Amino acid sequence: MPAVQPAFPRSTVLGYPRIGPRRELKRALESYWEGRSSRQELDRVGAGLRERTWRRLAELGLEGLPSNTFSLYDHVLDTAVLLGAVPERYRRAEDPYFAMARGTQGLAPLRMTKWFDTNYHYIVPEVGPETVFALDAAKPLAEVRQARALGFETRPVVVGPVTFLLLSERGAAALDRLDDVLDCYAELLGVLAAEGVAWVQLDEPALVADRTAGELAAVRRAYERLGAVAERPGLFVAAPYGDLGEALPVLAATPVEAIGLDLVRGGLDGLAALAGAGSADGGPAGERSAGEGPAGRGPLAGKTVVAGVVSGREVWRTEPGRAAYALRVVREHTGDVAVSTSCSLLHVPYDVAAEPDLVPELRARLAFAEQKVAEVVELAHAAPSGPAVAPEPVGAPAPVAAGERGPYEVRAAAQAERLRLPLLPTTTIGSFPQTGELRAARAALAAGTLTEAAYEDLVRAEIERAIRTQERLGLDVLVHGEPERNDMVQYFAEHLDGFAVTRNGWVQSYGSRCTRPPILHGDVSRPGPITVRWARHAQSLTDKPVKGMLTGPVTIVAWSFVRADLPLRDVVFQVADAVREEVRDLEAAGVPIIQVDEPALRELLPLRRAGQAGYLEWAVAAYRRATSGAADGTQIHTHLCYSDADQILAAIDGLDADVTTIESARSGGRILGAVGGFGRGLGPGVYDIHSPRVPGTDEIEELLRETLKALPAGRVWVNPDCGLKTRTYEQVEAALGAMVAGARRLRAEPSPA
Ligand SMILES: CN1c2c(nc(N)[nH]c2=O)NC[C@@H]1CNc1ccc(C(=O)N[C@@H](CCC(=O)N[C@@H](CCC(=O)N[C@@H](CCC(=O)O)C(=O)O)C(=O)O)C(=O)O)cc1
Ligand SMILES: N[C@@H](CCS)C(=O)O
Ligand SMILES: [Zn+2]
Repeated sequence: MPAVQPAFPRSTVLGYPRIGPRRELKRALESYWEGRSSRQELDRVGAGLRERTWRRLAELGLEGLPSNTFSLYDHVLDTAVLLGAVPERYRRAEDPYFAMARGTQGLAPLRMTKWFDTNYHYIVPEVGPETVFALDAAKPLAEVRQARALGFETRPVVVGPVTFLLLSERGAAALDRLDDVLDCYAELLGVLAAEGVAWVQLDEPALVADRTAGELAAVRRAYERLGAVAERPGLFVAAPYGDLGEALPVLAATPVEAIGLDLVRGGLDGLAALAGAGSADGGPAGERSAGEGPAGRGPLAGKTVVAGVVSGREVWRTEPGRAAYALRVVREHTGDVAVSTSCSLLHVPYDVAAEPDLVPELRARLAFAEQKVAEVVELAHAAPSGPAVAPEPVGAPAPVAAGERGPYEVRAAAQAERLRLPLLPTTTIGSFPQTGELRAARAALAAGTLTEAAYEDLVRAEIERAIRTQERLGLDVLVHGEPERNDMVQYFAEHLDGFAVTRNGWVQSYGSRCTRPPILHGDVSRPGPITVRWARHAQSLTDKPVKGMLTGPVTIVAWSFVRADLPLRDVVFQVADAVREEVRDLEAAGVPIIQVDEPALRELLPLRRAGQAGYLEWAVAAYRRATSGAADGTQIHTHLCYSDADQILAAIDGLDADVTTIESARSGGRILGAVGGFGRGLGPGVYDIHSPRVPGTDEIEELLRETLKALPAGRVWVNPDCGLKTRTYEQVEAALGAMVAGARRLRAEPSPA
């Protein structure tokens, strides 16, 4: 520590979007991966994006500029590289970083999964007893130096040691490597101090979930140890995405100089209790007037609370009364307060000004990243005040599930009679490659240079291509390929009342992949059928059954920015009713199988156990409301894609879908250990679609054998982990060819398994 630690800046953000306002990074990455441009060109684009960000943040008046929030793929993967946690098998790859992220033809990538309760995906580090940690600080140092050359002093942001280990493959068991990892962090602090860095931000979002006493002890040990480093920057530990709860007093008792609280998701009670506990000699904290905090006393003495009062998750303008109230309470309880966002702004688009098509009334209510920075700056300069907080919306009781469907056995018999499928039926998850031609055509349609009729001809031709490909490959249940959809959520939002969509509101989902989350701002209803004509067209091309393909209500809401004046549950039920109408129309059009995807069911699960059962109850009820109007002979499929499905398997079973297809291959088949009691048809994915790597038949056969050890053959479906939209036709044909061949080998055996 320097003799006098510079004060924490009055205003900051925990992180910023990095894909570029016009997805410049996406294009540079994909061009590099396809061999169309050099690594130098990619680095030049990255440097330009960082420069633009720092300049813009400074122009907007932000005092504390973060660095190392840029990433070429993922910030957790960057942290693994920082710590030297690169598994041996990737070290010989031409580009180890992208080999870990995306795999190579000979090497599967590291697992990828959801980042807390967001739609961002991180790469899961592998940390074993054999991992040799060794600091490689090149990236944060390069960013600090680049910013300094531009005239900006920055605060490097790094995933903290406890969160890094908890997010790794072995989870809490990896804390057995804490001391070794701390050696690297301690060294990093020394390197940054030598570079003249005043503050470092260590993100510890894992602390907003329930933690065991042992894990909290690890937190204490980590920050005692880092606090004791002789030459170091000020330590700012940020805890986005929820309430620190019992971790707050633990952190507060360590030497860290600043603590970042998410005051949008989290409450103020923990802070008040802590300040009260520390002011036993000075009377209750609430008796002090604003600005006269217990500086110099209690656990928060001498610390800065970085108050995350501007939401990094929503797109609504900050309600000034609510933020001012929170800031007033924080000021009452602590000596020093800075204003910030609740989490990184990674989850929101860049700029409302890039959305000329939005109606003025809606635009006026919105704040994207740039507007949020301006809000932080304004709140930091505003005089302390304390109007009342806006009341929480109060909802009606959740409508109960309409349980019209018969028992599973009755449905299964009716469906077997109608569909006459072979053992181990093969299918896909819905999307086929979204070709460059299709995407370009949609861009041209939006620009007015392609007619609706010409676009629809192209979609019909793509459906035919998908159907013919599946017939040729010998799949049993076909899909139309979803060529008419820009995205499985945005497409439905475009066809439902109550939503608006953006032109440039891109948000990174993983690597180079982005989505434009729709804005759900009013009551949701369905003006008319959405998918029926495409389903009809697809079925007209083949005698094989074609699945109708819908997105479920939880996922539509989870991947949208949602109005804040109604409880989430009520919004989801409105969407469920719209999906239910679409199911009814598909069924009336003779569609024999309808898939209603819920890949975001796990994502919305509250991070703390206390809220989980209540959430799952209404989320499952919403799904059943959407699907339970289907007749027994209509086969309902659902699809989920995340690696920790085993944690909510009972709820997935509760969806009561006849068939569930689920990610399994990328997560090392770990779902298989938990599915024994699963009551209906199940298709654990047999290959990872996120990687360009094509699996071989032997590999698929092996995975199927594993599946058949866990489930009776009569209930097993054969499918990839997820949809194929990010792949090329060449990759898809090879991979599905291997998949069908693998299934046929087992079918040919007298008794599979
Ligand atoms: C299944 N997943 C999804 C998630 N979230 C969603 N909202 N949707 C999902 O499907 N979360 C979990 C997983 C994994 N996530 C993703 C997320 C995103 C993609 C993906 O492939 N995204 C595309 C988006 C491109 C797009 O929508 N383009 C539009 C607009 C037209 C356009 O811009 N066209 C071209 C350029 C024009 C030209 O002349 O070439 C372009 O796309 O760049 C469209 O198609 O209409 C992406 O490329 O990032 C996959 C999995
Ligand atoms: N039906 C969708 C599900 C993705 S989670 C698809 O195949 O892309
Ligand atoms: Zn999926």
